[in-house]
Amino acid sequence: MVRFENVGMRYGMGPEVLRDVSFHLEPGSFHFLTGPSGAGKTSLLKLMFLAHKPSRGLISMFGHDIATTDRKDLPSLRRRIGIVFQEFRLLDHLTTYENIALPLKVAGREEASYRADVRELLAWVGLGERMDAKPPTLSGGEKQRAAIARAVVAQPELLLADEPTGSVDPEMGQRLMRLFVELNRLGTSILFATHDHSLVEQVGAPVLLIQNGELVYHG
Ligand SMILES: Nc1ncnc2c1ncn2[C@@H]1O[C@H](COP(=O)(O)OP(=O)(O)OP(=O)(O)O)[C@@H](O)[C@H]1O
Repeated sequence: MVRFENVGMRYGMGPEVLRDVSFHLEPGSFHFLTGPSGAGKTSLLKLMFLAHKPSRGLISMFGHDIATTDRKDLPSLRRRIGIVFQEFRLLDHLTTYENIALPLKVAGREEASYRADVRELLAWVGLGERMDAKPPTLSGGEKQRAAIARAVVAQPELLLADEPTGSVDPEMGQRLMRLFVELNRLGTSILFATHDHSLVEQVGAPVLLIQNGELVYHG
């Protein structure tokens, strides 16, 4: 479902921050993405979310070669991907409930068909009491949980998560991890970037390790 062959990436005229990256992800797989700070994890996720173009190599997403895909077809490919960014990217003028329900609304679903599911998910991530609050009044950990709920609510085919449990306490981290594992069990492929080796051990999924822009291990 995702295939990278000898992919490179640079920002503007700068040096390549990713070099010769090759790997593939199967439908329903779970991988961790680890590596030192600045190694290129976020950059790799940006390529996969089609938010940045490679400087060379081949990227195929859901069977589409990205280099030959029409720009107008990119949004429909992106809608098949859920992403948790490090900076959350919640919409400040919407409530927490509305932020989380947004992917379902954009997909054209009637609110009556998803209201109960969204409320249940809000309760699961510990935001049941905060669903009418606007993001600027949420704590860092609450924003992170809202961003996770929004990414998983529509059961995307692929979930990209960038340090998704970095701002919550260990107990909530474990709870959120169970949410990712359950989503994966329902068929979503997951790529989970983290520095936290205890999470890697808890799930026991294979690890992609990036060092200095190169993928050095794919197990
Ligand atoms: N917008 C940008 N413009 C120029 N260089 C950038 C930009 N974003 C990241 N970089 C550089 O690209 C390299 C890889 O950064 P990236 O954010 O992908 O690393 P990372 O592995 O996600 O790090 P961290 O674990 O700290 O989040 C770094 O050298 C960084 O300085």
